[in-house]
Amino acid sequence: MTTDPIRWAWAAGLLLAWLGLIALMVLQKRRARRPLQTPTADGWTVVFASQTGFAEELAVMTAETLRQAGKVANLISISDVDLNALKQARHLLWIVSTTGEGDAPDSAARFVRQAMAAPAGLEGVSYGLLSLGDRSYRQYCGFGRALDSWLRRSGAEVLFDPVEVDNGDPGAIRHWQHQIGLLTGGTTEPDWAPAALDRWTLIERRLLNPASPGGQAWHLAFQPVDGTPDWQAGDIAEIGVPVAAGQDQTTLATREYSVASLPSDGRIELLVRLMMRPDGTPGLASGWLTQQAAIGDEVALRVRTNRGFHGPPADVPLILIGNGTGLAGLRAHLKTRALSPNRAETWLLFGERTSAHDAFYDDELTAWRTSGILSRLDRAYSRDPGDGRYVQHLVAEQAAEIAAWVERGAFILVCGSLEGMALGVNAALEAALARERLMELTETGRYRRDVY
Ligand SMILES: Cc1cc2nc3c(=O)[nH]c(=O)nc-3n(C[C@H](O)[C@H](O)[C@H](O)COP(=O)(O)O)c2cc1C
Repeated sequence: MTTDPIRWAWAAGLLLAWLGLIALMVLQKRRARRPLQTPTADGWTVVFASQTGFAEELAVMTAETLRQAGKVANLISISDVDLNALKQARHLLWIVSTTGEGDAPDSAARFVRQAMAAPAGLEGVSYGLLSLGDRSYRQYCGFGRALDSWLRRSGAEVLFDPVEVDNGDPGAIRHWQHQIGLLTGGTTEPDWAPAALDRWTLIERRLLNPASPGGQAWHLAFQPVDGTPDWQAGDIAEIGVPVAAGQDQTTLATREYSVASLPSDGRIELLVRLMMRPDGTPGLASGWLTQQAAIGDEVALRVRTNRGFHGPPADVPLILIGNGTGLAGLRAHLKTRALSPNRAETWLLFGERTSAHDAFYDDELTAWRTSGILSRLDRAYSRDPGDGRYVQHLVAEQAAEIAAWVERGAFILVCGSLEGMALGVNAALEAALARERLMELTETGRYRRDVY
């Protein structure tokens, strides 16, 4: 038996998380029996469409998480949703499964027939979507995808990209919990599906932007203790961050970061922004990673597949767009292209604050541009006198050229902040390519995002 206190702490933490999960589920089962309400104009409406009960269970936990964060959250079955009330709802969270051969659950039959027959006027409504499915079926997440398409065509605004859960994948469920946490201002409640984390060692930490007018951005590197797992560009590192859980006890809360390196590097590299809370204290994970953890410390980490942000084959043209720490995920894609002799043209559009302090990985990007791995490199610096542009302005300026790349079959990958960048980039791409065309690229997997 191990005497290693860190392992014991992890084991105790995991056990606590499980107990918490069970308690939460018992509590929620009780609450689920409350009568269903119709959507409300304020607060959140959690709609579920479930055949065998899993989507409903996750909907109950989602509503409970929102309530614990002080939000008003209504839970409603899709069978009880009235389209007019839906139009009044401000924020919708959908949790739906697919059954049969790509079909909607039975409880959604009326909604599909009546509401989804044509686009509805859902302008002003924002939504998030969790789709349950199983990749062994031909129409993976068929209903979730049909619902997403209908919501977009109805003018609803997506809060974050749909999360798809393959056969109950715990990593995807934690990703959904993470997104809900971002909406509610961060939750430290135990993971619904605790991760089995691996042991890694923090081996390097470097501030990338000394004297920047923006928040500190740190380059971190971790080496595996028990052998390097496999992953791909676009995948996510989940990090177990110690949180105090009462007297002398710590548990782990997982946080997600885009991986900036490849297995062939033998290490996980991350680009982490130190987040500050309104009261001036550092964010839980970013504070711990950039200020508390010491070089040589063991860190609980695991790589999670993130299919929604994997790249195209190397011989397909690729446009990478991002800002700030979003360069992490884009860098892994660039590293992949660098290793592929048959690569097609590759273009990076990147935005940060100042050229003097925030040109992250400048040597590397410049070298890739010189060697032709990058066919084009365009950077915008919002605080540079004489520039003042954001990355979405680059997209707007290059609209015709981007449209030409897309005609040649290019994929577009976007990584970085949702509000500060991705919405603006989305609007600029819509203007460049036309709304219908961008939707078609989304639906065929040629426009992919990892935004937060
Ligand atoms: C009979 C049956 C048919 C299914 N068909 C599909 C399918 O076509 N596409 C898919 O992605 N998942 C399919 N699934 C997987 C379900 O979507 C998945 O198990 C989901 O977690 C069920 O959630 P629920 O309990 O809320 O209904 C099917 C499952 C069953 C039992």
